[in-house]
Amino acid sequence: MTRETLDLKRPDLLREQAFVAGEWVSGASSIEVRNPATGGLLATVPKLGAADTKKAIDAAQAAMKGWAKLTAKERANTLRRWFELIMANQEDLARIMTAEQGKPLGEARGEIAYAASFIEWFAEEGKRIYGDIIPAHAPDKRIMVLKQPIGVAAAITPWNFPAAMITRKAGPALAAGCGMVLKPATATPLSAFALCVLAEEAGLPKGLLSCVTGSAGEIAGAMTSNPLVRKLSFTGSTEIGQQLMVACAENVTKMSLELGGNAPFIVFDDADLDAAVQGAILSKFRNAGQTCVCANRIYAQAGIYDEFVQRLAKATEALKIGNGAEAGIDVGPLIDEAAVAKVEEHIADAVAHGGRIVSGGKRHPLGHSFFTPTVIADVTPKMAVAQEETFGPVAPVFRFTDEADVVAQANDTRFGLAAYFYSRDLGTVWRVAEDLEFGIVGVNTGIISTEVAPFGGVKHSGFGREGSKYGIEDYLEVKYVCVAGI
Ligand SMILES: NC(=O)C1=CN([C@@H]2O[C@H](COP(=O)(O)OP(=O)(O)OC[C@H]3O[C@@H](n4cnc5c(N)ncnc54)[C@H](OP(=O)(O)O)[C@@H]3O)[C@@H](O)[C@H]2O)C=CC1
Ligand SMILES: O=C(O)CCCC(=O)O
Repeated sequence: MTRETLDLKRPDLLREQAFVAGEWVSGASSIEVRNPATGGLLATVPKLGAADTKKAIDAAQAAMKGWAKLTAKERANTLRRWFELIMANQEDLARIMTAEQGKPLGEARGEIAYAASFIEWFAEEGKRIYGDIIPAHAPDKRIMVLKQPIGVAAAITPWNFPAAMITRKAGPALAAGCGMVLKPATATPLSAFALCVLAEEAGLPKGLLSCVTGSAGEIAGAMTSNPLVRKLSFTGSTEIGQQLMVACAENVTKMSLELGGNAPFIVFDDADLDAAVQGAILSKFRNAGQTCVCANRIYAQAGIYDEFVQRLAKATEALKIGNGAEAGIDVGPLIDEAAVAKVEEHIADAVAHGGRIVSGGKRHPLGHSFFTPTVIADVTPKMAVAQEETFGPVAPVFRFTDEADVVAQANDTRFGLAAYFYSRDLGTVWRVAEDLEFGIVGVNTGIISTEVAPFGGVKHSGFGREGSKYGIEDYLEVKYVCVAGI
């Protein structure tokens, strides 16, 4: 079968083998990886299962013994080399990502830099894993607190950020002294393999990091049933996160869960409307609306509602849709047909309940999984878009009158990842920031992601924080040492 070829400076970054226990391996059967913009075949990757996952876990356990004994600076030096190699190959990595995931090349380049930033940040943060000395409870005793690597960490990552969701977990795990076994999303394994090529080149000890592709259920089962795995970090849907929580009970495995969101984006009457429209466009249409922090419910106050909707529609119509590999594209295809079907369902439900399509509303003439960015007005809490994450390029705009009411509506969801609002009133800013029941709040901005801040949610959006000084804590155990006879 003919394959799409990518114009790469380093063709060896495009691997079709998985990275298990320090070896590049093929499987008895394989899975096709296709370009969502064209439907074309990019590669086939191994379909591995429980046996290879176990091999990877054993290798990580063996490799982390020596790795954890290195000084933090020695570990940081290797991680720094990995960071530098990722940045040196940014263009190739971005091209691979756009081909398998669909996001525009500019966004893919941005994600590679974002992904690399987690390795750089945690290489440094690993040097600051301080313990404690606690004033003792008896004169002949001394109390110390040590922080030690938790053990082998497992990671299961989604397709929407094929590189950053990996490094956001691998960076802190490796910096803390752990080994890691990764299962990337089946739709986007090529970015994961390319990162592994560079990790190997950076000098990561053999077996410390593995990347296993194949049956999600089987690989995850081998992770959660293995007592050597002391930590599982998952980013993906709430439903799978809940299943993994149940499975992790078997070995009382520590977890971090970064699950679905249903972000409110509130625009008050006193907001800078130009800034709010620009923020809404960035937050809503980044990655074609396929991020868990994308604005999902836009609330505009009655005084500016019509003006806001009109300006949002105009800005939405200016977005250029197309194959992300081409220059000047703002919005690429959705990941697959199922994603398009969900978008269509949400639009149909909104229209059936009185929603008014102001812009878009249909599949894009380019075919495949392209969908025209859409603005819907007169949206109400009865509609599916109010309760469920659309994960696509649909901006539903609700009308509200007062602050208490909009905060109550914004909080009326089982999710609690990101929320945004625009206001120039200092009192409103403090009150609303404090009252929103979300792990992340953007005030007068639609973009909140950075490696230096804690990313994570509450309620059904999960628990644990990634990035920042908090991100490494999840990969550490606290040990209290009591010394007597002094
Ligand atoms: N928080 C976020 O960033 C994300 C949220 N989502 C939400 O989830 C919805 C569905 O997306 P989808 O890709 O299906 O998300 P999933 O939760 O199914 O996929 C995320 C990861 O979990 C893996 N997975 C799938 N089934 C299992 C299982 N039984 N046990 C363990 N791991 C499993 C997937 O593997 P495989 O690819 O092999 O199936 C992938 O690596 C989206 O529409 C969106 O609402 C989705 C992705 C990211
Ligand atoms: O969708 C996600 O799961 C991650 C959002 C990417 C980011 O902004 O960090």
